[in-house]
Amino acid sequence: MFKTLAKIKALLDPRDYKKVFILLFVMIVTAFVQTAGVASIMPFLAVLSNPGIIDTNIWLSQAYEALEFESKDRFLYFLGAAAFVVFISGTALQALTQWAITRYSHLQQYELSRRLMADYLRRPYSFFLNRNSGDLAKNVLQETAQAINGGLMPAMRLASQVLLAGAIVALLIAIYPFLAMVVAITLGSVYGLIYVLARTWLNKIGQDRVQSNRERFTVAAEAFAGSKEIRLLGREFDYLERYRNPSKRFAKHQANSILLQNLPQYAIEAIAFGGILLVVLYLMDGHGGIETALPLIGAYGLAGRQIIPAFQKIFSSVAQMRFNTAAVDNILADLGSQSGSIALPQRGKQLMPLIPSSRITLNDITYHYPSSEEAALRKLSLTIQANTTVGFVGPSGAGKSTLVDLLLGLLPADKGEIYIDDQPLMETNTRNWQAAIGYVPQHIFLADQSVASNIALGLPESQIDHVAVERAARLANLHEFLVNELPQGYGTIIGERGVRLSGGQRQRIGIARALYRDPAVIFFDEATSALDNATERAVMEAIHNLSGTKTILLVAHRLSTVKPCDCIYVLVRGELAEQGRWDELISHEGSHFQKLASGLD
Ligand SMILES: Nc1ncnc2c1ncn2[C@@H]1O[C@H](COP(=O)(O)OP(=O)(O)OP(=O)(O)O)[C@@H](O)[C@H]1O
Repeated sequence: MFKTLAKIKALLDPRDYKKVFILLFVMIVTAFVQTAGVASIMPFLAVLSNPGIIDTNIWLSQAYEALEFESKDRFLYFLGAAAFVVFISGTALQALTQWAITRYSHLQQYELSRRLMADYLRRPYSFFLNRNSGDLAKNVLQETAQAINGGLMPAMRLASQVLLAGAIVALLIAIYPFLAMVVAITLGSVYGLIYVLARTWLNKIGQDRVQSNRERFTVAAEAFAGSKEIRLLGREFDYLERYRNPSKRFAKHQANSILLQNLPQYAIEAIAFGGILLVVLYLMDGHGGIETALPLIGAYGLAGRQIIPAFQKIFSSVAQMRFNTAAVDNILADLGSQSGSIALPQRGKQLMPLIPSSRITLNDITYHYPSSEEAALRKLSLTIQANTTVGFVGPSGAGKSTLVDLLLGLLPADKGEIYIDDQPLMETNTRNWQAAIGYVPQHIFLADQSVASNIALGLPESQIDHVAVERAARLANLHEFLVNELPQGYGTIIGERGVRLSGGQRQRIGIARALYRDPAVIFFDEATSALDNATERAVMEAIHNLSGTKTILLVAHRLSTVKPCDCIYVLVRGELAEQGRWDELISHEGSHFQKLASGLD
């Protein structure tokens, strides 16, 4: 249990510890006032059953005289009213504590999901290669809520109820030790026994809840991402079937944990009812009759009203925390392991771009993907002259995209260095290098926003430079289409995944996006493969027109794309096999390039 509490503490932002102490203080005051509410019924009932006690009991007689009461009846009314006020204050404080716990927990939920989201965004690119995006979104949006509602909230409730139950048991011990011990031991052992029997099972279903939630999210994300292929292959039932099992397990585990949390309540209510009858009979039997017994019965009745729900809440909180330990572990695993995290650029702060003025050099670069034994790039050395256009070609799997990812500063080389002029590319200047780059990937990601927002991706509407947007769109051969064919021109909203756009139009949005910042270095990773011949020619012409003023790196399947390049690099199985101009390479008998050109490689 203490281990679980330590894990829940680790979920909190240390700056919020102070608030936890304030909450604990409020809980202590509440427990004290609620216990006083229980105790306050005793003098009232004592005077009610035996008014003569005012003369014999030292406390009552002193109060009677100090407050200058004239009749015992008035004193009785006063005692009743005082008990009522103390009791109501306790209840009001309890409501306040609940409000504070709920509010604090929900704000922590927001804070935790924001922290996790920021942590994910800080991760190196290689992290995203090995993780399912549906799983990450689920952790940020749903599992943080589960960890807080099922971990932090019950932990707070546990603290408040342990304080309350402890204070009331202490009061009962002060009034009648034997009976108090019987009540505490009976309640404690019933709940303790159920918990000991159920805890391993709770752990198991808690772990499977996290696992089944992951599975159902993955299946749902796949089903929607691949809706077209799934429809054509008629695999809808297979996906429904794959969804059915984990979501049923998930629902069952949630239900079972709630059922178990509430189960003892019914047994305890029966035991409590019988117990109160036994207490009444025990107290009436030879303990001084109704006058002595009535205040005790009253106090026990009121204490029971507080203590039974308190024990029940302690049990349900402990069970809930046990069930959700796996959810807390799941979040902590990602919050904790931040190796290789990068600093996020400060908002609004302009980075000084690291622009190559003479060359980009790769020196003996080797790279393995973490999940693979085979090197994707091996001892690669080459020099790209600044403000030239170069092409990378090679058979599928040769390492072209990997090389681009290394050059983009997204993947760190295992061995070797990349230099921008004479500056080695390091963690400290990668952001500056990236500020000098425009990148057009193979698959263009589109946001569900306007065309202009997509071109200036990620910028708030107010900060979009519409002149730069139009310039980029013109260069990408997109402007005419936008103004002539889209209803709101640049303001037209593109549906999710750009379903309203053709593959070529999507690709041109990607190209315009890369050109928006007017970068000094532009990467095209198979970026024109979705364009028809005429559009590709127009776009390539525009790109080649930029050469001489910008450094352009093209990865291409279609060799015609790289024909005008100043230098073409041929990669084969992660190594640089050949390099040179088109004419030199094509004329080289038996070269890889010749084989590629004739479609043999
Ligand atoms: N995320 C990854 N994890 C493990 N191995 C990978 C990963 N991505 C690529 N590889 C491997 O690295 C090698 C180079 O892949 P890369 O995508 O760079 O080739 P490519 O030349 O761009 O291929 P294509 O022309 O088909 O896009 C391949 O053997 C590939 O299987």
